[in-house]
Amino acid sequence: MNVLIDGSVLEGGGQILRNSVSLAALLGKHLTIEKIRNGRKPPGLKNQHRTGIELAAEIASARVTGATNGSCEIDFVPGRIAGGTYAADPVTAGAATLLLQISLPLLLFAPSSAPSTLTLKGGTNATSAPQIDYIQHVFLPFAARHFGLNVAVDVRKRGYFPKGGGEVHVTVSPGVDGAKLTSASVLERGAVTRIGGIAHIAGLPAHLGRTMAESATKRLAACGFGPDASVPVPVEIESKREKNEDTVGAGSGIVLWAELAGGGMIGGSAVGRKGADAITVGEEAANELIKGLEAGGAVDEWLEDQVVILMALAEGTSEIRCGKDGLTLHTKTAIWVAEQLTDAKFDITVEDSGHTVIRCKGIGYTAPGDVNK
Ligand SMILES: Nc1ncnc2c1ncn2[C@@H]1O[C@H](COP(=O)(O)OP(=O)(O)OP(=O)(O)O)[C@@H](O)[C@H]1O
Repeated sequence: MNVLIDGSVLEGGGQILRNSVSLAALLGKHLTIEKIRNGRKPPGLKNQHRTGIELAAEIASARVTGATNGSCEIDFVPGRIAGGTYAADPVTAGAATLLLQISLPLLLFAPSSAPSTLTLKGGTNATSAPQIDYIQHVFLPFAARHFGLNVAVDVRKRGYFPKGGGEVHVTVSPGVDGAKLTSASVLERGAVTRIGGIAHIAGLPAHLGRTMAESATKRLAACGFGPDASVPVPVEIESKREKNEDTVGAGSGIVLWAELAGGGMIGGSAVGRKGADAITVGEEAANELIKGLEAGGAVDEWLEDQVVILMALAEGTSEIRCGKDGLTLHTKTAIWVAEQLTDAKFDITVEDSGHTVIRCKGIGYTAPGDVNK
C-alpha cells in the first residue's frame, strides 16, 4: 500500500517533498504526494524540486511519475539505494543545498563501505535556502558532533541568483557495517565561545566583502558580542573574494555562526542584492544571529527543522532545546512528515522558561547489508 502525503499541509512548501521522498526511499515505501507546494505561488514543482526528485530517484533506483515542472503530484516507487558518484544540475540558480537536503539521508545509509560523492550545481548562496557556508559551518558540524555524520563539502564555484552555475562537491561516508545515527542530547545552551563568519564575494570588488564583515562585527559589538564587549567572545569573520575563473555571475553574501558551550550552533546570514549596500547586508546577518542568540535555544530556527529527519532516523531518544519563539512552521511540518512515514515518536514540551524542547524516539534506521562484500 502506498503512503499518501498531502503537500499542502502546514508550511506547504518544498521541504515536505524533500523529507517525504528521502524517508520513503530509505524505508522502501511507495509514496504519492499530492497538492505539491500548495502553499506557494505558483504551486507545483520548480526546477530545484524536480532535479532533487530525479537525483533521489537515481540513488534509490526509483520509478517516478509526475516529476515535471509545475506538476502538483508525483508517485515515487523506490528500489535499492546504491552509493556511488552522482551529479545534479537544476540549470537555474535553484539551491544546490536543497539538492543536498533530499539526497544526503540516502547516501548516509548507502549499503557500501566506500564514500559516495555528489557534484551539485546551481545556486550556492541563494535566499530562502541554507547558504552552502551555513551547511559547512552550522548544519554539518552540529550533525557530525551529535548524530555522527561524516560528510565533507568542497565549494568549487559559487553560484548566485540569477545565473546560478555554482558547483559543490560533497563526500558522504556512510556508517560502517550498517551503523546507525547516534541520538543527540543538546539541552544546555551554555555560553557563546566563539563567533565565526565568512563574507563571500564574486565578480565584484573585494572591499565590499571587507565592508560586510566589518559592518557585521560592529553590529555584534553594539549588541554586546565581541572581544571587548559585555559578552567577551572572539569574533573572526573572514572576507573571501572568489577568483574570476571560479564563478559564473556576480554576487555576495555573508554567513555568521556562534558556537555554544553546550554543543549548539546558531547561524545568521544574508545575501547581497540590488538596492542593499554591503553595510546593510552585514548588519542583516548580524541581526539574524543576535535574534537567534536571544531566542535562547541551542539551535537556530533553520537548524531546528533540518535536524528533525536525523532525530527520526537516529537510534534512541534525541532531545534538543529550541528557542523561546515556539517551533517554526517548517519544524512542525518536518515532524508531521516524519510521523507519517516512520514510527518515530515526537514529544514537544514548552518549558516554564518559554523554551521548547523537541524529544524524539528515533527508529534506529540501519542500512541494508553491504552489497559489495
Ligand atoms: N536563511 C536560512 N538559513 C539556513 N537555512 C535556511 C534559510 N532559509 C531557509 N532555510 C532552509 O531551507 C529549507 C526551505 O524549505 P522550503 O519548504 O521553504 O523549501 P523550498 O524548496 O525553498 O520551497 P518553496 O519554494 O516551496 O519555499 C528549510 O529547511 C529551511 O530551514
